Amino acid sequence: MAHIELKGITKIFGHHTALKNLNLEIADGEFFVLLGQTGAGKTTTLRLIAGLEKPTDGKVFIDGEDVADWSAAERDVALVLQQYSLYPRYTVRENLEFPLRPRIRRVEPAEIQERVARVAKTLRIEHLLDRKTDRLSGGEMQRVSIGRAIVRKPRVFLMDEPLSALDAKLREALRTELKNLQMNLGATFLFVTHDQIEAMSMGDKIGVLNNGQLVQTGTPQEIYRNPVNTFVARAVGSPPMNLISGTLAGDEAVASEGYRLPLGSGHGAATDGRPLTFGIRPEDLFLDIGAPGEARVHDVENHGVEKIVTLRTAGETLLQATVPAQTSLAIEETVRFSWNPEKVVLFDGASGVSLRHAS
Ligand SMILES: Nc1ncnc2c1ncn2[C@@H]1O[C@H](COP(=O)(O)OP(=O)(O)OP(=O)(O)O)[C@@H](O)[C@H]1O
Repeated sequence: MAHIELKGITKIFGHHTALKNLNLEIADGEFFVLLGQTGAGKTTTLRLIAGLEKPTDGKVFIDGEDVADWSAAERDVALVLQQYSLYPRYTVRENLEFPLRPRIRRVEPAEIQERVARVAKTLRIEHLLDRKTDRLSGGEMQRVSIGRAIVRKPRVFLMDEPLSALDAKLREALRTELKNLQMNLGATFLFVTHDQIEAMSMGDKIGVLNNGQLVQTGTPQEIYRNPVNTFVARAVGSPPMNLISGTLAGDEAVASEGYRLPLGSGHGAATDGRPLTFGIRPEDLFLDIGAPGEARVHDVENHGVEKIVTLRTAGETLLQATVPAQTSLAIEETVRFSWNPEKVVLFDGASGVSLRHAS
């Protein structure tokens, strides 16, 4: 187990700044997910912690110690990648034993056997131990890769999109397994992904990375309910948060759809006429079906337990709402809609920065 801290990390490759003044803290035993689009700087962050890359500026601390002069081996972290790094001509057992070989780490043969057996049981790959790794399915190979990381009991697990090459069903199953594994081992995990569903379902905490900068850190719930800006609002949630333009008029925010939201005092949106953006999650948009209304049903998608309805407002804004699967709706039917005012997040119309949190 380990506590990790990055302080003021900047990483420049040639003329390109991959990370800008990154400050990040991962508690001992925490499952931390770094969420970002391609090129955001996720892999670079992992490589800096693993000791495979040196920061241009800033420091990495593991358990409070500055690890600038520690080699990758001394840092004692395990890196699991999207591509399986297994020896194809070796059996699963040999692949699992490899990191414990006496030449590398002085572990007694009896203990090697015991650790391999325990890891195989945990990952449910006991029946595969004598099979060559080139005869395994993608999911089995990824289990063995994870096994190779676990077997040597590292202080920290760094996982670089380990599930992204797998099909949807397997990804879901391994998500649950990895989360259980982390809880059983009590280990510190830093997991990077571009998949917000993976981040929301696995992370104790999520850090949203954009263009080499950490935009927001919080629990999945905090980030979902109160995104700090419109970038985060759109990056988490499926379908994403509805964003509707509006303006400030006295003590009210007035959306382009005519909807008025009383703000009370201390809303932080000082001047009248200031452009605002309303943020409403699809589950906080209510449809009054059968009532002649101001919006039309533009599209309906079935998702098993729920339907995602796209509405087209009189002002031609497209809004998405989630409704129970049994709700019956016809395309082009008119409906009335309303919002739960307490759940509206208000953003500054120009900068996109959050001004008022949802309750
Ligand atoms: N060795 C390198 N030399 C030059 N540029 C690099 C190097 N490594 C990374 N970069 C650049 O730094 C930026 C961040 O890369 P990084 O691999 O950390 O992103 P990422 O978030 O992991 O993206 P992906 O999801 O595509 O893996 C990218 O623009 C990338 O091209």
